[in-house]
Amino acid sequence: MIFRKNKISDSENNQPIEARVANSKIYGKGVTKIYTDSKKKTLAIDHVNFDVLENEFVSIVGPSGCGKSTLLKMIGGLDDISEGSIILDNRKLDGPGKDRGMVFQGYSLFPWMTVEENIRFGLKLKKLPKDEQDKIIDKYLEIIGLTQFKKSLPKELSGGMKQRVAIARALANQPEVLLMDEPFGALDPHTKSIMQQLMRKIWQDEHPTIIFVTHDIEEAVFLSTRIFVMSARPGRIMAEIPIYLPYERTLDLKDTPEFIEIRKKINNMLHPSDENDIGE
Ligand SMILES: Nc1ncnc2c1ncn2[C@@H]1O[C@H](COP(=O)(O)OP(=O)(O)OP(=O)(O)O)[C@@H](O)[C@H]1O
Repeated sequence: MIFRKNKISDSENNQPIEARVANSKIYGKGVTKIYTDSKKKTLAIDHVNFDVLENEFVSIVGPSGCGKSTLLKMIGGLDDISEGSIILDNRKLDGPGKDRGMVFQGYSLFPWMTVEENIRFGLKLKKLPKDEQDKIIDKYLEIIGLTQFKKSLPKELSGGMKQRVAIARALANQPEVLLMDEPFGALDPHTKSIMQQLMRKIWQDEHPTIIFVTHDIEEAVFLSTRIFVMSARPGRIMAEIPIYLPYERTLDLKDTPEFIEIRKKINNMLHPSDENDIGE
């Protein structure tokens, strides 16, 4: 796998979408979502173009209701696309597939299966030989630091631990793209910080292609190589911000002037009337 460290030059980033899609892992053209019920139509996503390169960590931020989850669900094939198309590895997406792993805010583990069995689930579906499954499980248990909880049931784990298992389960399947929707949204601030550090380390070591939805600007800046900033409904991508921060990131980066400047810049885009930057 070719890995480019924070790889999008400003000039590249300013190119029109047509010029950039050739390098894309996944891209969308004119992606639109209209929810229709008996009484009304809601234009949730309005002709969005985006592209994500292989090994990128892209976060999507934006005001509540701007369509972040809707866009991610369409990429995941969990929601129909009303207009436009999404292409992954030169293939037009139509419904869910093993090529996309998903991690949500809710802990979507099978409660009756142990940690090990949860991670094994997708590997069994792939019909990998048992010893290969074991190797992959041990590798990811080590990465998430839960080797000694291999035989535990989800109910015996804390929220952060459950989310680690969900991440391990998704990564073990080696998806082409990992889609994460507010995965740390339900965690307390301390656990959330620990998870952010773990997630960044996983990305630095394994460099999966990730699309990550969050309402937390600080989290997005800490984790990402690039951030898509969405406008209020109907959702459009109003800016793409490449994050030129050190590759090796630890939590103290959040206190540096460079980090704070990027966080403020995005905050001001989303909340132009804020006089003082008090976070979000
Ligand atoms: N199943 C649905 N039927 C009708 N409207 C929907 C449906 N799902 C989402 N919407 C609407 O689409 C818009 C985008 O919703 P979405 O959940 O994608 O936003 P979001 O940016 O993820 O919000 P949040 O940050 O609050 O989670 C909202 O106005 C929402 O009310």
